[in-house]
Amino acid sequence: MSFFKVKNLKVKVGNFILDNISFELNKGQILAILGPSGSGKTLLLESIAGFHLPDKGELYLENKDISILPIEKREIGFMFQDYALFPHWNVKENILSSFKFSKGYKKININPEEIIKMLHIEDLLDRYPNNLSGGEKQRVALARSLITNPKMFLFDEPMSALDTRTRENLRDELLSILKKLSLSAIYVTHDHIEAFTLGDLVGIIKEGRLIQIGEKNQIFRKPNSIFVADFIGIENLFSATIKSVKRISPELYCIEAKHKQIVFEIISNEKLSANEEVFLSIRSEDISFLDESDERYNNLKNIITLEVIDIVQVDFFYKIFLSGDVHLKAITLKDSIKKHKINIGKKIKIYIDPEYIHIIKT
Ligand SMILES: Nc1ncnc2c1ncn2[C@@H]1O[C@H](COP(=O)(O)OP(=O)(O)OP(=O)(O)O)[C@@H](O)[C@H]1O
Repeated sequence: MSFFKVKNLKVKVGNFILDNISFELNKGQILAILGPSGSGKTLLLESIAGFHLPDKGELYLENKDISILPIEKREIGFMFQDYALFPHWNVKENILSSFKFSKGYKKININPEEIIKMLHIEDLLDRYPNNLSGGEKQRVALARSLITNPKMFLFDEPMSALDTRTRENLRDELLSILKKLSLSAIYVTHDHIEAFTLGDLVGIIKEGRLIQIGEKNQIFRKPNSIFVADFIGIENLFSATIKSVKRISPELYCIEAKHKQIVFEIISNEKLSANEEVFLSIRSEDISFLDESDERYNNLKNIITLEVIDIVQVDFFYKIFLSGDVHLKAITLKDSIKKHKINIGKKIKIYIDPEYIHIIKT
């Protein structure tokens, strides 16, 4: 039985409608919600927290129907981008203030000192919010919410105002705290890297509808639409026509799909028929480079020769822009650039594993 369940939720706020939202979370699981601006992410969290009552559908927390419970009775903690610390209270007073506003919550069984230590804010207790950095304010806000011992936690882009380094540090700490306390959480973000780092499950919302939700690996590997593929940062997306479909096991097919002059071999569980128009998605990290002399893959399909048209460094990686019958972007490391003598203008062989090409039906 799931720990938290949303069943056919419909909520109308002004002219905006969240509709047909259903998902389940197990205890300790984190769901990351991704979606463009204005797609209804905040309204979904606000509806779960109790700021808007459903027009249809139900919410269950530990099998209890909380759909129409007032906010303070739901035992759900939340933390939004706006830290909302009380400016005239010091850090300690701010943290303890949450006890005043959480009378409906269970007796505290998290030790406040432990939370303060976990969040490394022991030395800030006498300071006032005005004298804290953005990251420190978020730590205090998190401590203040955590010590009320909520059953579940909602985060609405809590890191978006922070610089990259602080955000990454806080994100890692947050993940370890949530896992340590076995807290279920829903985390809204624009950032697909953040979503895949934090989420056990990832959900994508568009125009008030949850268009895909699942285990993060499933979403990562098998986006169900061009919109999702694009939104989760898949850079290689192009059209193709199915040429042949051969069943190779009860659930798997070996499929040939043609894009311009290139025929890709794909292993997939999608049911398709010849002449169907589809999109192919390939993650840039799934493209391998081969040397001219490399004979290991000689009898395999999916070896293509393309021209390197640009090389761009991104953090520790290099993005290689490839052009020919298909335009692809590959991600690789400095070592591989050296090993394969990759430079602009060079024609290079690449290989893509048939299992790493994903077919998106149109
Ligand atoms: N209280 C409200 N009354 C009326 N309309 C609202 C209200 N709150 C939000 N909306 C509208 O509902 C839509 C969804 O808003 P929401 O804040 O949930 O989007 P979001 O996905 O969180 O966007 P962002 O990423 O920009 O924060 C928007 O068109 C917004 O203008």
